[in-house]
Amino acid sequence: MTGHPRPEMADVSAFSPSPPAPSPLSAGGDVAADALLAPWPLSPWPAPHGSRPNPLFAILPLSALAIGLVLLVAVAVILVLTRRGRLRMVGAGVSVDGDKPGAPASSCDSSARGSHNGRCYPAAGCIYGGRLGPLGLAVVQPRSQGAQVFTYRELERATDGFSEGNVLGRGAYGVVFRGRLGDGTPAAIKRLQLDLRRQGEREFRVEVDLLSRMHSPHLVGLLGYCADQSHRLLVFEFMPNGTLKSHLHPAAAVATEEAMTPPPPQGPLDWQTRLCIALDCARALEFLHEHTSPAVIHRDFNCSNVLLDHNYRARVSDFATAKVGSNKANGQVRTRVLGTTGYLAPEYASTGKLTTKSDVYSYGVVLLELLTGRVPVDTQRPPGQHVLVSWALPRLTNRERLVQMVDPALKGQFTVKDLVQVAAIAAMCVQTKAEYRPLMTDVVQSLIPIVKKSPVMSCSSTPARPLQHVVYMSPLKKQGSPAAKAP
Ligand SMILES: Nc1ncnc2c1ncn2[C@@H]1O[C@H](COP(=O)(O)OP(=O)(O)OP(=O)(O)O)[C@@H](O)[C@H]1O
Repeated sequence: MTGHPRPEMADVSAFSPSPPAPSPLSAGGDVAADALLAPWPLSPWPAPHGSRPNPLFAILPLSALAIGLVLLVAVAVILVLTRRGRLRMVGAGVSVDGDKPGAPASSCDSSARGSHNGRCYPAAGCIYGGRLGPLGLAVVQPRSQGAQVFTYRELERATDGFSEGNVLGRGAYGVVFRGRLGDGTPAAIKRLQLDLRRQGEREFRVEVDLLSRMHSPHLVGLLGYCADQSHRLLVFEFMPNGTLKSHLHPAAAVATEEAMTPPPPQGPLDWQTRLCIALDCARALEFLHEHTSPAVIHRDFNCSNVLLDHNYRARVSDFATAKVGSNKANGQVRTRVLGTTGYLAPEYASTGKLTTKSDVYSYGVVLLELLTGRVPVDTQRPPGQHVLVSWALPRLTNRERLVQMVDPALKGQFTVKDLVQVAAIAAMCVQTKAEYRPLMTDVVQSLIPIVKKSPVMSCSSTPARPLQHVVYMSPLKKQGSPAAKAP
């Protein structure tokens, strides 16, 4: 640079340029000298006095103005598109913490949807398709694996007009019907009852949102859903052996209408089946806690939400109250206390502080039910035995008392060594202090060797239904085990 500071563009019109500085090139030939003396056609500066004004002085500001305008419009378009995209996300789903409903659900009526053979496909306009709420889960599956959208008509046909004879059970949010879909697939169809305040809408959204993204052999699969006008229905894989509750506590399940029919008459679940169920459930919770990001907290894990397939393999269901977000500070979410009496972790019940460890506590209660055959809260029992956890905890660490507390239906199908190990896991899970409870990964790892030892079946493969009361160990008495004293 020489000593000529370049003027700012904004000052161009008011600025009188200094004459061109002498150039070393002017000492050269004529052509070079002419080129230097003639006004440079692309010079931004006005021509010297007396010469014709350069037309570029008019064109340049105009072009600058035009470019500026184009840029402005482009920025505005980008802003509008970004904002629209954000609104659509909020409208379609639930918030990250899952408590606040989004915009009112749009219907999936025939005018709004793309259809093929009368079936509505979400990508063509139905709200619960691939762009569901921004739960931010890393486990996003391709659309082809997603849930289908059904019309109300289709589900009406599948359930014989929602006939009473097809009622499988009733839950807090609606009635579940047995059904057969158009292609012959058996299904469990849950018809949610929306009240005047549209309670149930949030549960519907969360369940569709989560289950259409999470796929695990240990979770009940969502085949589809229907959001046709005011109807809200969920279509699940049919689990022919009902809930774990209907097997462990058949009378209680029938009394509350959770199960309309008593369980199949094969008798109580045997020890090995119970172990496999425990492992399947542990894997389901491990998946929710460790294999999704952010973690999903089930929030209502209990034996009504454990369903059994034709091989008595367990799958966890009912994500209506699930919560996403233990990615928050300290892995905690503060929330309304929802769940089932007897399964609630103490810190969650008293303060609403929810973490994955709340699920671990509930899991511990289910493990105790599998061990003892008792319900979590039973006011019919003698004082001191009403609450399963408080009754069981001191017994879990005492060999003799432990053997006595085992479900009498198990009649010596287990070794005391295995029993002690399972009891130790249960005891850890129901610790009052959340930080002393194990991770579900630890529970899975502790259960695997116990389950594997069985000569009858292994939970790592899909098992055939084991025989009832398979005694795969010699009677415990012969081994000098105290279990022989079990009733
Ligand atoms: N996929 C399924 N296959 C077979 N039966 C099912 C299935 N889902 C639910 N059921 C039956 O329907 C009943 C009601 O289920 P639902 O999920 O509505 O309620 P719940 O889990 O028992 O209770 P809540 O919703 O109050 O926690 C269950 O107890 C079970 O008997």
